[in-house]
Amino acid sequence: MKDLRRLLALFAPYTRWMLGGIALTLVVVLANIGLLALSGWFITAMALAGLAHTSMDYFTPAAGIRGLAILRTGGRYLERLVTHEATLRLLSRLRVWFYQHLEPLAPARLQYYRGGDLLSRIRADIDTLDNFYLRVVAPSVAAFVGVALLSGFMSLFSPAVALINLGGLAVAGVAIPYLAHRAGRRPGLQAVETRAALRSTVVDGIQGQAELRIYGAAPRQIERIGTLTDALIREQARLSRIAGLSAAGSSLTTQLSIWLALLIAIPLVTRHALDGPDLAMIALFVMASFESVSGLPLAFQSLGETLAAAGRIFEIIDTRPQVEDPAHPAPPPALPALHCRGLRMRYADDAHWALDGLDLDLPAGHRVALIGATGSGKSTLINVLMRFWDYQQGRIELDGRELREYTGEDLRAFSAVVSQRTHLFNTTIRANLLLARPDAGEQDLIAAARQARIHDEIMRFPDGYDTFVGEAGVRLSGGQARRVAIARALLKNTPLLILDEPTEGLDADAERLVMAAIESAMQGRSVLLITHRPRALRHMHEVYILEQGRVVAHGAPASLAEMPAFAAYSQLG
Ligand SMILES: Nc1ncnc2c1ncn2[C@@H]1O[C@H](COP(=O)(O)OP(=O)(O)OP(=O)(O)O)[C@@H](O)[C@H]1O
Repeated sequence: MKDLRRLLALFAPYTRWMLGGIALTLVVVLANIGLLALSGWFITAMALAGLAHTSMDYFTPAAGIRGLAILRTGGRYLERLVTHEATLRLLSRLRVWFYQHLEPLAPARLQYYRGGDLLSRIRADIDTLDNFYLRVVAPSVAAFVGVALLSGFMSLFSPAVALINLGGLAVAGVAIPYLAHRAGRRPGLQAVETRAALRSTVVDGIQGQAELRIYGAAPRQIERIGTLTDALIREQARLSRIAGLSAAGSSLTTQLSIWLALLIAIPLVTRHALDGPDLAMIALFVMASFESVSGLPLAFQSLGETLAAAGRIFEIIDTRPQVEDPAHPAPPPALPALHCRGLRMRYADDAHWALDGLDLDLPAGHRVALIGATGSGKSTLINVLMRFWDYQQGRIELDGRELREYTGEDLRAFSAVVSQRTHLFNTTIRANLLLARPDAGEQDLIAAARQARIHDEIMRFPDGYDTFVGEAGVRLSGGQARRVAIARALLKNTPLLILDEPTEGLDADAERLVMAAIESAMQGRSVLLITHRPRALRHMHEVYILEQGRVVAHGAPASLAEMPAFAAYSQLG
């Protein structure tokens, strides 16, 4: 119920569109029923008039029939137009709303979700939510109002028939759909989950194709996909069986209701309490009235799927970001001077301290390197500085204020990060660069690329800056991709530059080129560099050696050169 209320609240801005759609649905249903009933009445009345050799006014009913036919067709057209417009508007709002909630959760809260699972929530679950209006709300409201109007009209002729009809409509529109919903709940839930699992497995399989082939695990992955597909087909078959049975039940109820109505109405005609043409009208009216509840079985069934999807969506929406912005943020920082005192951070309450009393000073314009064994907390420090994760104890001061006083956005606007995993989007080099500064001109792009030592190579591509880099930049070499990332960071032109093992995984030539790019990028900025490469340390003012989240030594590179730890950690790469 709570999820239902929340769903309705989400749709509130489109109430007018939705009410318009419902009103039109109702008009179409009523016009259809009216058309059938009036036609039945008209044909019978004409026949009886012919038999009795009496005259009758056939203009009015003929005009009525024509009017209802036009109303039905025009109404259907408008109904489709309005309901689809409402649906599309809703859909785009839901996607944006979901993404806006998703973004602050990255990366801390999202690391436990699989990529395919998130994709599935964004796409399939939102689509399913969208059904809520088209398949659940609109048909239910239209049925409710429609049945009330129809029963009122019918009781003018025969309250008993109206009652029978109401009973039949309740069975076909409520009892059968309810039973079908009960029966379809579990397979409905399972189908949503299996579909999500299938999507994650397929996405994983595509992304990890190379590994699956190298380790000969592709057949197992295929088998997993096969098993999930079979499960999905079984669940869908169960849902279809339930849908089929409920359709058959509804149809049986319709026929029985017509029989019962006739059983009651025929004696009324013999007793002259009802006209002959009215009998035909009543029979057709009863038959057609079931159209008003025809959407309900699907509505009940969709309700299960919609609620399951809503549950999955709300689960993410209700997750609080790991780091929240302060209620009254300080103005953005200006001076890139950073000081950490007794900094402690762990990823979970029961995890060990990834940073365990870290002290570090990065004066404005200085270059500081961090070295240390794997797992010593170097990347964690960056996660904390970027406000992706919060720290539990100690202080971080930036430009004289505690880091927590700034908004995450201001902090990220103040710094650029280049890491070995910097993502390039599957678009052109130009678009990848412009990500950092959408309003940058051609000359800015070229200047940044030149400084990152990549311009000449870009110009050698046939399409220059308009070269497509492929998925995650696969069409560039590792060194080229890294230099495009550095150019992007340069274009952002921030006072603080953070480099997380920017030359990791590159061969000596590529490393040399990337280092040249980095040297030029470091000019005039505060720099925090994580590296194992001794070559990079030459340009640093100070080197910090980390062990288990703590600084064990720091000083100018030359002063540390004799330390065994320095030699060990600066040559690991
Ligand atoms: N996202 C995370 N969730 C939970 N624990 C994490 C996460 N990232 C890192 N850790 C843990 O925190 C500790 C420090 O990891 P961190 O990545 O900061 O080390 P690092 O010095 O950067 O290592 P490397 O040189 O291998 O990159 C490790 O014990 C690691 O397992």
